[in-house]
Amino acid sequence: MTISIGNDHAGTDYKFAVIKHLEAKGYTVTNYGTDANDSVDYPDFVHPVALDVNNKTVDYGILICGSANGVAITANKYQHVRAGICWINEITALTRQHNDANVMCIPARYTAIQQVLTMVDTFLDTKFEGGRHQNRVDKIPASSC
Ligand SMILES: O=C(CO)[C@H](O)[C@H](O)[C@H](O)COP(=O)(O)O
Repeated sequence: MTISIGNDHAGTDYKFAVIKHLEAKGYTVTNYGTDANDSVDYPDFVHPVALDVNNKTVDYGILICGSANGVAITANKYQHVRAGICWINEITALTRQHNDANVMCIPARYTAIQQVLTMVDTFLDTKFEGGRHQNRVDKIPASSC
């Protein structure tokens, strides 16, 4: 399974912990940065991840910033991206079970790192339930507005 990951300065430390966790489990991770703690603009690090997911170059994306709002708003601009904000494990499971999310957005300033690693495992290990949820997911793409 292949994953692209990106973050702004609020998510750098967590990003490295997530990469270490994933690579230890055998995942292939593409890191688009930022790798520093200097203030940056989150869209610059969301777009390459969202493009990979949108184009099915990777299986999933992981985006980390302070609140997760900015990275989620940006990633969801891509037609084939379904980015969900994951702040507790149960919500993380539901983003996969009900929404078939292909990008998880992590609020680094409002979560603990062990909680984040648990959520990452949950996100990648949980399957989409389909059925009634597929009907709803199929209706997400906006008309050409
Ligand atoms: O969602 C965000 C941006 O809309 C993130 O929380 C950013 O990490 C946050 O806005 C960064 O704030 P800062 O005061 O510039 O560190």
